[in-house]
Amino acid sequence: MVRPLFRTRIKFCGLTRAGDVRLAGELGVDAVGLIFAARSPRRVAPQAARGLRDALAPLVDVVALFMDNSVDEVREAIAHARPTLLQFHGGEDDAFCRKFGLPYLKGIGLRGAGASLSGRVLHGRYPHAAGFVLDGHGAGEAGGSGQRVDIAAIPPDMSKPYVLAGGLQPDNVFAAVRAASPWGVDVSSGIELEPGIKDGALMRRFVEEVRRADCVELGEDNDLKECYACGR
Ligand SMILES: O=C(O)c1ccccc1N[C@@H]1O[C@H](COP(=O)(O)O)[C@@H](O)[C@H]1O
Repeated sequence: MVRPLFRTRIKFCGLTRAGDVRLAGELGVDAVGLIFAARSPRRVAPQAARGLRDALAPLVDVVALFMDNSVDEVREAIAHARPTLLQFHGGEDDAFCRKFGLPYLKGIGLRGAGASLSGRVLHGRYPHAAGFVLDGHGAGEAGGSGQRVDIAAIPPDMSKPYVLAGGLQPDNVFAAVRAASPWGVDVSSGIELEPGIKDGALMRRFVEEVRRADCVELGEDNDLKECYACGR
C-alpha cells in the first residue's frame, strides 16, 4: 500500500533508564512505555517512573502499561508517571480500563486466537479503547518475550488504530510495516541488551528501518521504485 505523508508511529516499551528515555526522544520516537506489571522483568516502581518521566522530551507520549494491577496500583502509577495513555495487557474489561479518565490501548495476544477473533468482536468488547496493541503471545501471557506476531492472524476488519508488537527488531520491522501497514509499532526485547536495558545502536536502527518502510514505494519485485523522502 502507498501512504504518502503517513508516518508509522513508534513506541519503545519497557524503559528503565533515564538515558534510554532521553535517546528515544532524540530519535523521534512517538511514545515510551513504562511497565508497572508485576510479571515483567522491566517493571519500574512508581517513584522511579517519576524520574524517567522527567527525562522525556516534550511532545512524546508516556504510556503506562499494566497487567491485572489493582485500581490503587494504577492510580499510584498515574500520579507519579503522569502518562498520556494507558495500556492494559491482562484480563481487564472496558469498564476497568476507562475508570482512570485517560485514553487506553488494549493489548491482545494473537497467538492461538483463531479466526473467531475479529475486529468487530474486539471493538464490541472494548468500545472505549483508543486502539489495540496486537501482540505475538497467547491469551493471558505477558508480552515482552520476543514472540513473533503472525501478520496473517491480524483481524482484517480492524477499524480502530492498532499497534503491531511481538518479536519486532531492526532486521524485521521493515517487512512487518510493509506487510501490515499498522498505525504504529511497539518493541521491547528487540532493542535491548537485557530486559529493561536498551541498546542505543539497536534503537537507532529500529527507527531508521521504520522510516525507510514509510518512505518507499516498492515495485512488484520488491525493488525500490520511489522514495517519498528523497525522490529517488
Ligand atoms: O515488556 C514486558 O515486559 C511486558 C510485560 C507484560 C505485558 C506486556 C509487556 N510488553 C509488551 O509486549 C510488547 C512486545 O514485546 P517484545 O517486543 O516482543 O519483546 C511490548 O512492546 C510491550 O507492549
